[in-house]
Amino acid sequence: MGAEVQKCLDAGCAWLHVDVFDGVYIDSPHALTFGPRMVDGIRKRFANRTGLVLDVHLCVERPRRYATAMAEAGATRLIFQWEAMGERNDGDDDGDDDDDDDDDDRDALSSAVAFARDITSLGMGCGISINPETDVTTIFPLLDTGMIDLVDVLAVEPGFGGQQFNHVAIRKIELLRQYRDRILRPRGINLRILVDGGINSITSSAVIDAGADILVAGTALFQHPEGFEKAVKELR
Ligand SMILES: O=C(CO)[C@H](O)[C@H](O)COP(=O)(O)O
Repeated sequence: MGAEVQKCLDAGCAWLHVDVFDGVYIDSPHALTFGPRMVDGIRKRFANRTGLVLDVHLCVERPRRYATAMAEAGATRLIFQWEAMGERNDGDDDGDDDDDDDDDDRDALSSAVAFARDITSLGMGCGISINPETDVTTIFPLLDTGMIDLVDVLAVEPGFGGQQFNHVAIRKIELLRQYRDRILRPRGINLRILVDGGINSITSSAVIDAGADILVAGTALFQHPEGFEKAVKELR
């Protein structure tokens, strides 16, 4: 891992995006990755690079239990899944199986606000991630709180690299940019737009034109036929 991280840094990657999957929230034995000890190991191994950004994307059951451990491990920012918030997903089943979407959204919002408060009070940045099928406008009330400094627009189903870019992400990025520029910025709230999944030298142009600030890439970098450095240059 140290050698791979070194390769990323040498090639000029700005941030590291650490996908933390527990094999349960994304229900697959293959979607099992890292925990706080790996984040701690990377932070310590690269302690001389004090500005190294370690973005940790939590795709796990009961994500709130990881906040303190990730802060202690040296995560710069925690990004959590909007769809994991609320009573439908946090295991608090009250037996009420009506499908009142407004109520669900309110539950998700209050869980997300509470979690964002935990994260920011631990001194980390706080990001929110949305799945391809989620309507981006549902997170606007959360962005209004001013606690979220990054939105991770997933252009694939979370869990695996190597999937095809879903163009539904483009419209979401445009809407987010408009909302940031017209509504949030005038209130002093800054927000970065990150896109994750299926990023390559072709899709990157489309997402940047739409307003993305940060690209997360796996396959396009690590599987590039001409090597990692060439891949980073191509994306840049
Ligand atoms: O796991 C993912 C989302 O949860 C992503 O697909 C991964 O971060 C990037 O991989 P790739 O560039 O191959 O799509």
